[in-house]
Amino acid sequence: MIVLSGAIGAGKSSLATVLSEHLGTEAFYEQVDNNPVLPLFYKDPKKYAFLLQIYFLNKRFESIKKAMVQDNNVLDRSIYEDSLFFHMNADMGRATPQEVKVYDELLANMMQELPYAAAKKAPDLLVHLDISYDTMIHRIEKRGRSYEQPEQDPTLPEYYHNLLSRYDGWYDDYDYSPKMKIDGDKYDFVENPEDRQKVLDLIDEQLRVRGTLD
Ligand SMILES: Nc1ncnc2c1ncn2[C@@H]1O[C@H](COP(=O)(O)OP(=O)(O)O)[C@@H](O)[C@H]1O
Ligand SMILES: Nc1nc2c(ncn2[C@H]2C[C@H](O)[C@@H](COP(=O)(O)O)O2)c(=O)[nH]1
Repeated sequence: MIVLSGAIGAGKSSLATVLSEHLGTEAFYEQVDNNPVLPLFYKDPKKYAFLLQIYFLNKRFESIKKAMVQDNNVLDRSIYEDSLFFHMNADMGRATPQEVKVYDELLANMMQELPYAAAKKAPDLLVHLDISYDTMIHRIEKRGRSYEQPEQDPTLPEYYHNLLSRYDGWYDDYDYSPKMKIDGDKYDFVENPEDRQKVLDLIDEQLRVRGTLD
């Protein structure tokens, strides 16, 4: 299983499609457009942060169980990032210490129950898409989900800055599996075929080293 990571708008869903088509495997996408809690969270984060987190945790777990049946299936966000989001929101006063404790224990408990935990314990490879703040905002605007737009809410730029700065430490500390970083500012794997091929070559190289690609 290949797991993608990166901030909002980094290109995870786009790369999941490109990579799974290239490998002939299946992509598993985060529940976003059909997520009933996400718009509520952006409207009232304090009220909905915990509910949203439980919603994502449940859906993510479901995706992991489906994805793990075949080598090189692609997940468009790792379960490990959910905790980054929630702890940041908690530090912003949007979740209580009791909610954080319940979430952390539930996550740990669920991770122990993953069937692959017995054999592999983690993804085969984490591919992290690294982007700057300017790229993040540009992509969020390009995609156009209304509740994510900075002009909808003056606190969003700070939220996005905080998120990006936490991602640096998160990637450095990540040690559940082999990992690699792709420069998401540099490579336009959506519109530019040459960039797409370069990114696919970089990932193939890592998969060959790890023995999950011939
Ligand atoms: N490397 C890239 N170069 C140019 N545009 C991109 C790139 N990655 C994503 N995009 C565009 O940015 C927007 C957000 O991409 P998406 O894949 O939905 O990000 P994520 O799943 O990480 O939130 C989309 O409009 C997509 O077409
Ligand atoms: N509070 C949280 N928000 C989350 C989490 N996972 C995703 N999200 C939000 C961020 C975006 O608005 C949207 C989809 O993310 P993409 O990066 O795929 O665009 O959902 C989370 O765990 N907590």
